Amino acid sequence: MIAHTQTLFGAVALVAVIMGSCLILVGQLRHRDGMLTTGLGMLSHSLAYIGFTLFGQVSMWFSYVLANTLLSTALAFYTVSLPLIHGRRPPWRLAFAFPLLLGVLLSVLIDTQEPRQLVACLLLFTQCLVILHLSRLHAVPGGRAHRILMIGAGISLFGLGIRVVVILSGAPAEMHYDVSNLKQTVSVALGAATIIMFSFGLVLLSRERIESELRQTALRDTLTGLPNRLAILEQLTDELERARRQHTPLSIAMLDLDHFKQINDSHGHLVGDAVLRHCTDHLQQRLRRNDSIGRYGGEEFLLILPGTDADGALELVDQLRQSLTQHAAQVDDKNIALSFSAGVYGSTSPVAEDITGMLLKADAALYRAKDAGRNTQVLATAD
Ligand SMILES: Nc1nc2c(ncn2[C@@H]2O[C@H](COP(=O)(O)OP(=O)(O)OP(=O)(O)O)[C@@H](O)[C@H]2O)c(=O)[nH]1
Repeated sequence: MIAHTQTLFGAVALVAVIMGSCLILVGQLRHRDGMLTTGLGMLSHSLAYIGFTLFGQVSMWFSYVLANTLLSTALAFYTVSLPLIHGRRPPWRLAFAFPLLLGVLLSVLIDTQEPRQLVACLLLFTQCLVILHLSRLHAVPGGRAHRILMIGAGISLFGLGIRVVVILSGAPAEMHYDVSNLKQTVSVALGAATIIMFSFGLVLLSRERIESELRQTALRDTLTGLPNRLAILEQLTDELERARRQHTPLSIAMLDLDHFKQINDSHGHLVGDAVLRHCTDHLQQRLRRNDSIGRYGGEEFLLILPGTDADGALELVDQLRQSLTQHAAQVDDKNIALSFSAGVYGSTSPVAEDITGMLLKADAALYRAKDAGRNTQVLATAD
C-alpha cells in the first residue's frame, strides 16, 4: 500500500506534537526526570515532519536544511534524556554537536542531491547508534524499557538504511519528500514507529528507575545504610535456597550490642546513633565478600555466612567481637567502648532447614550469651 508521503508526514507530526505536549505537561517542566527533554524531542520531531510536508512548496532552507536539523535536534534531546532519567550529567555538547554539524553541512551542500541526502542519513544514523549504545548503558536491571529504546533505534537505523540504499542505487529522486512510493511509505512509517518507541521507552525507563529507587529505599536502613530487616530476611531466603541446591553449609549469627541503653542514657541518642554507625562500618569492613549483615532490630544485627559451617561461623564471630571491643567508637571527643553478644547457628545440611527455625535457634543462643555475662558468642544446639 502506497500512502501519500506528505499526508503521512503530517499525520506523524500531529501524533508527535500531541505526545510531546503531554510529556512536557506531565513532566511539569522539570528536566531532571528526562520528561521535559523527551517532550522537547517530540516537538522537534513534529516540527521536522511539518517541514517535510512543505517540501517543494517552500524554500529548501526551510523544508530540507531546517527540517533535517530539527530531526537531528530531536535525536539529541532523546540522547540527553537517557542519562537525565538516571540523574546523571548528560553529554549536552556531544549530543547537540550533531544538529549543529548537520545544519552547517546541509547549508553547504544545499544545491547538491546525493551528497546532501547521504550526509543527512549518515549523521542521523550515527545519532541512532549513540542512542542504541546509551540505551544499553542506562538499562535498569531487570527492566524492559531499554529494549524498547533499542528496538526504536534499530527501526530508525533500518529506515535510514533503506534511504541510503535507494540513494546509492542511483535513484535519489525517489527519496524526495514530495514523492510517494512504497519505499517512502515504509521509511516514513518506520519513522513514526521510532517516535512511538522512543517516547514510550523513555517514559517507561523513567518509571523503572523510580521503582528501582523506591525499592532500594524500602530495603535500606536509613541510619546505617545496611539492608533492613525485610531485605536481610529476603537475602536469607535466597541463601538458604542456594545452599539447598548446592548442598553447601549455611550459618547465621544474631548479634546484639551490650548495654546499649546505657550509651544512649549517658551520651544521648545522637551519640548512640553514631555508635551504631561506627559498629556497622567496623563489622562490614571485616566481613568476607560473600557474607552479609543487616539491621534486624534496634541494636540487633543478622549475619549471613554462606558456605560456612558452625565452627567456622563461631570463629568468625569471635574475631569480629574481639576486633570491635578493641576499637572503641570515637564520637566528638568521647571514646565509647562497646561489645556484642551473639547467638550462632550453623547447618551443614540446609535441605531440612527453614528460616524461622534457624532464626529461633540463633535467637535462643543469643539469650544464652547474654545470660552468660555478655561480650561472648554461643553456638546454638541443633534441635
Ligand atoms: N540511638 C539509638 N538507639 C537505639 C536505636 N534503636 C534502638 N535503640 C536503643 O537501644 C536500646 C536497647 O536497649 P535494651 O534492649 O535494653 O538493650 P541493652 O541496653 O543493649 O541491653 P542488653 O542487650 O541486655 O545488653 C534502647 O534504649 C533503644 O532505645 C537507634 O536507632 N538509635
